Amino acid sequence: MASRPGLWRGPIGPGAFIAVMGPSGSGKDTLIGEARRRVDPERTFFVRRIVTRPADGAAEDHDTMSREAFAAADAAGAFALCWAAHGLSYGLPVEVDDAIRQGRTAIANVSRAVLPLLRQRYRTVVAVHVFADPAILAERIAGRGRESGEAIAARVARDPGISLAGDDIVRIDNGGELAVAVDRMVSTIEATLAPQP
Ligand SMILES: Nc1ncnc2c1ncn2[C@@H]1O[C@H](COP(=O)(O)OP(=O)(O)O)[C@@H](O)[C@H]1O
Ligand SMILES: O=P(O)(O)OC[C@H]1O[C@H](OP(=O)(O)OP(=O)(O)O)[C@H](O)[C@@H]1O
Repeated sequence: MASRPGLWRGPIGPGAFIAVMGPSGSGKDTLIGEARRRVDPERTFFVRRIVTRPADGAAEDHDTMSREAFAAADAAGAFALCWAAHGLSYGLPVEVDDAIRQGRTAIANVSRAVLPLLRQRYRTVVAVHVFADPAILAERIAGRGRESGEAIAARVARDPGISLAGDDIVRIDNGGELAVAVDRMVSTIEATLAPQP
């Protein structure tokens, strides 16, 4: 994927960072999990996040830390990037930088709010913006079973405080058939991969 002419890019490369973003329930973790089964594991790095939320058996497999342990890990430089949302803290381990330096494509579910930071840190960033109608989001969040009641409405209504714009954005409509969206995710990842040795 091309860099953005005229815009300063971060130093970490040559591999790409694919930032999967979009509202809760849009299908980010599902698309990441399905795409993972179809792309070359040698040339990709699927990032296991650290979250201050107990593991829940939902689509995402993440590491769990207490708030105190998370703060200590952050202070010790364990995270390439971290952010807060929904009353939780989220971190990406620094190993993601090593994978990108090796030329691999890293794929992670991140907050829309961190896109400017990603662009400052990595040479090649592709932001995959997954979207679906709010009514579908609410239905899917309820069906997933991790949140209930007002937490569902709060997630659907959340404003990340950023408008996603730029020629590094790929929009994926996941309001319909999952297979169609997965195909688009796979081709987006494959477009960033270094040629096979
Ligand atoms: N295209 C789709 N059609 C139907 N259900 C879907 C589709 N994509 C995702 N889901 C379901 O919607 C729920 C939310 O998906 P998830 O991947 O957890 O979203 P996110 O990570 O964006 O919050 C999950 O139960 C998932 O199985
Ligand atoms: O700033 P936003 O773009 O709104 O994103 C806020 C957070 O929500 C998502 O995480 P989480 O796994 O808790 O939620 P989700 O999978 O239901 O989206 C996303 O990865 C961010 O960590």
